[in-house]
Amino acid sequence: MSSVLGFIKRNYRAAYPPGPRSAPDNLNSPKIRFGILGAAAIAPKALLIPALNHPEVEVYAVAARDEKRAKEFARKWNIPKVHASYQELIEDEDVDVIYNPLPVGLHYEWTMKALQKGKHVLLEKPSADTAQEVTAMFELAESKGLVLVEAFHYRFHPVLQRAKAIVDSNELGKILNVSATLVVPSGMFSPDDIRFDYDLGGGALMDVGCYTMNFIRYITSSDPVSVNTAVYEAAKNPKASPETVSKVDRMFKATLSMPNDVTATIHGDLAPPYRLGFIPNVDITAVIECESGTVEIYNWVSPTLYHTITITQKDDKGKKTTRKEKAYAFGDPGQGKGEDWWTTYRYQLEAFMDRLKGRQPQTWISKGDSVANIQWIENIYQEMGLGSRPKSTYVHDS
Ligand SMILES: NC(=O)C1=CN([C@@H]2O[C@H](COP(=O)(O)OP(=O)(O)OC[C@H]3O[C@@H](n4cnc5c(N)ncnc54)[C@H](OP(=O)(O)O)[C@@H]3O)[C@@H](O)[C@H]2O)C=CC1
Ligand SMILES: O=C1OC[C@@H](O)[C@H](O)[C@H]1O
Repeated sequence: MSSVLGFIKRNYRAAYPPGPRSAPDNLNSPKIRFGILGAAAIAPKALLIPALNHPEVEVYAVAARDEKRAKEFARKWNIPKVHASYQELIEDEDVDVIYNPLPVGLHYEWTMKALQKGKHVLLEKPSADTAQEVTAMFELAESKGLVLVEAFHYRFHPVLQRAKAIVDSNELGKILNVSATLVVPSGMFSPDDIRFDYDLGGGALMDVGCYTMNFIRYITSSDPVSVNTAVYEAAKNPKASPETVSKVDRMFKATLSMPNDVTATIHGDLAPPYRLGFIPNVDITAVIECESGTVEIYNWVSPTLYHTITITQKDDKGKKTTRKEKAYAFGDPGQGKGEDWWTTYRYQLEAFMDRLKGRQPQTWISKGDSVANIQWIENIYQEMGLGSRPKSTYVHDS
């Protein structure tokens, strides 16, 4: 009963967070002003709601291709300033940070333009279509002393760090295999969603697959050494040309070799067939198999809602014992800030602001991490025979 109450309380507070308690050390300094590129569906969850509870953040402006749409979005979310174009937004001198939740194929162009204008960027995942573009974005950010991060929100949540700590403690011995699955229910995205558009950087491996790739690399603290198998099923988009739609994977599955004889499996699906023709198919499970047991994380991507870490240990005689853990907040205050109702996005915003303010973020996603992640996604697309998503046609003029 208490866990049901906990579930309700936690998720109510995540959706309707209380106002900030206080600003850490700069009560009198102005808030950092964020501007949003596009009236994107993810913006409320990823930024607007978490910002309500961050003492240093103001979501100040939004731009959309259609000004009317931007105005409606701004009214709904109490955003004071509306811009009629993305260009106008990045030129707004009152904006400090650009949140970029555009389709992946537009990430490079608008991140480069925003950085060039001196803005920090919180960039949605996956960071861009190619490793070359990701490298260029980070190099520009570095040269200008600006913060740029790929918004792998799930990495900022305590549950991931707890699962990794269990594995790293060696209590279950060496890792043998890591598998990460992110299968979202059919019907979540319409056939003409950006995720099914090749020219916009679509594909399940890009969208849900970037998390699974990131997960296996994070847990093993390493990059793959080879792609062993890679299969996919193509998406069906009635509006797309037969030539481009055949390059968009609705479902992917790949096996990889990691260093030290570790193997990895990743699997994702944006529209899985219903079970028995009517039961929605969902799978958000990651399993780390070790020499003497397993660690399984249920709901590793949206853990605030609900999650479990199941640790199964085998003794010398093969007898199994199981314990379950949860980690909605960091175990001890020195480990990191937060409350059990903080979403992955709220933890992420905390780290972003710490970095921007010159404080030590609890954790971070580095340039090397983002570059390697997309490089290995490109390698899998190569193995599938589909090739990388198209490089941006935008030419950066420094
Ligand atoms: N961190 C997370 O948990 C999640 C991250 N994402 C990422 O965020 C991004 C946006 O996803 P999501 O919010 O679901 O997508 P939406 O389709 O809701 O938003 C994309 C936005 O891109 C703009 N846009 C610009 N050009 C185009 C174009 N040619 N076609 C379509 N849209 C265009 C639109 O802005 P306008 O308003 O100007 O028309 C639209 O609002 C993606 O990069 C995705 O990978 C998505 C979901 C979850
Ligand atoms: O968190 C997510 O889950 C569903 C995906 O399609 C989305 O893009 C992703 O970021």
